[in-house]
Amino acid sequence: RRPKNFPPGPITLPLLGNLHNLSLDNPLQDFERLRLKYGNIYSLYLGSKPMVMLCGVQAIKEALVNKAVEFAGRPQDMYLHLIYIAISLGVILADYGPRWKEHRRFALMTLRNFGLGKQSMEERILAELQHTSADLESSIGKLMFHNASSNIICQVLFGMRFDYNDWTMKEIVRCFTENAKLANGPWAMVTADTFSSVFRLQSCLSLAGEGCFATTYRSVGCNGKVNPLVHIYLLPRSNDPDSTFSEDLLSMYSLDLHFAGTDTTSNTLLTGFLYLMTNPDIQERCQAEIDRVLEGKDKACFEDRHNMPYVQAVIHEMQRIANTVPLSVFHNTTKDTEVMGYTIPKGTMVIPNLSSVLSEEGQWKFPRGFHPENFLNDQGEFVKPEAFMPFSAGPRMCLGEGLARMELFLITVTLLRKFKFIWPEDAGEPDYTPVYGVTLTPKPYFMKVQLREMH
Ligand code: HEM
Repeated sequence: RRPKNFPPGPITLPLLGNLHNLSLDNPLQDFERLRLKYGNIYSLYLGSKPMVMLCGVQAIKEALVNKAVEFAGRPQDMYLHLIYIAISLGVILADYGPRWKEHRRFALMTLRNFGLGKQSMEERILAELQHTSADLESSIGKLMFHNASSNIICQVLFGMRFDYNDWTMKEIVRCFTENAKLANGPWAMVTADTFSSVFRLQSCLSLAGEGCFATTYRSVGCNGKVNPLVHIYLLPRSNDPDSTFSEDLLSMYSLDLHFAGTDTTSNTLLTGFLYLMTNPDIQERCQAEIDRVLEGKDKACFEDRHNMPYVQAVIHEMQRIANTVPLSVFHNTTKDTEVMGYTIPKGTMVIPNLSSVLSEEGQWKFPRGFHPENFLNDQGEFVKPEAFMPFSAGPRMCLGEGLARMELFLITVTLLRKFKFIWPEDAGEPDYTPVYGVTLTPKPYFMKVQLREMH
């Protein structure tokens, strides 16, 4: 039975709750169907666990921004925690409290001190792009965006990059992509107590790999010789009795940032380049703007974005259509609260449905399809509508936004300047349907790459 004044939702079955209402492959369409039936706030039972879904800008802002602390928790009883207790020790899945606060501050400081907002991060990204370009020129671009994003964050975390053929890194990136597909499925949303044995089996298969790479993180990531984080931050704190840091936590923290910084940016680029290939007119218009603004310069810098309104609009539209983290990361209420007139008890899981905002009717000139005009005003200037929320909102909002935006800009501009990306004639009709997971990924596709004449 739903608690008093709880958001409405479909009838529940014993044991299953509403699991039978959700498709195992891609529940996003089911969530949309339920939104149309019950409105922008509704509830579901995942097994025995109640969950509230928030859709649309208004509901999400009211909860995550206006009632920031009330909605800043993370559920601690999902199957991931059962399998891998250390998972809540990082940043992403840590519950609201002093440890999360210290780690989040630490992460923001790490990114800032290792170059975000300074030229050094741009230089790292551009240097990594030379490897990506070399790969493209020799036609071995498989997984190139994952490799590039992984190496950019690895340089911050470990002070080093990995060769694209490095076995350890290939395995880690493979585990990231596989786990990202499992972790937000309906089965994975259910509490640990309901069907724990099924989850244990399912997750052990995929998380066995993760176990290996926790060890790798300890040896690569926390090795004082290569890891600047250890020297600069961990050692000075080791004598502070109030600090929540330890070497184990640092390896979880590195894993979190590495995962968050790899599978997100790369999937956005994969989707973006799919649309650029199949919309050659949009690609050419970007190239014309890039050629004009970069004339006489050997490389792009992040500041150039202010002179490239069309490219900016295209990159934001890439993010909107890619809908890379469709259900955000799940939140939890930290106290009894209210939203949109409904009562939500403390400890309820809350899902901010970012997907619903990125295609919300009334918020976008063109909610469907690929239209950079969503981010341009009548004068052709770049504008960012309130509903552009791919990084979520409030205190748990993505802390890598600055790095992600810099990567998306520099990678897109540098590659479009050098190459023309063509949908191969024999590739048939493009399939834009994404593969569901914590992150959405386009189905694998071929791209034809031609060197452009430099202007
Ligand atoms: C296009 C790229 C990216 C997208 C779309 C994205 C999106 C998101 C979203 C939706 C969340 C959940 C926010 C919430 O719970 O309300 C999140 C959290 C997070 N992201 Fe990102 N992200 C991206 C890139 C990155 C990068 C490059 C990093 C690493 C530097 C990163 C690190 C994190 C971390 C650590 C969190 C957890 C924050 C917390 O719980 O306090 N993300 N991201």
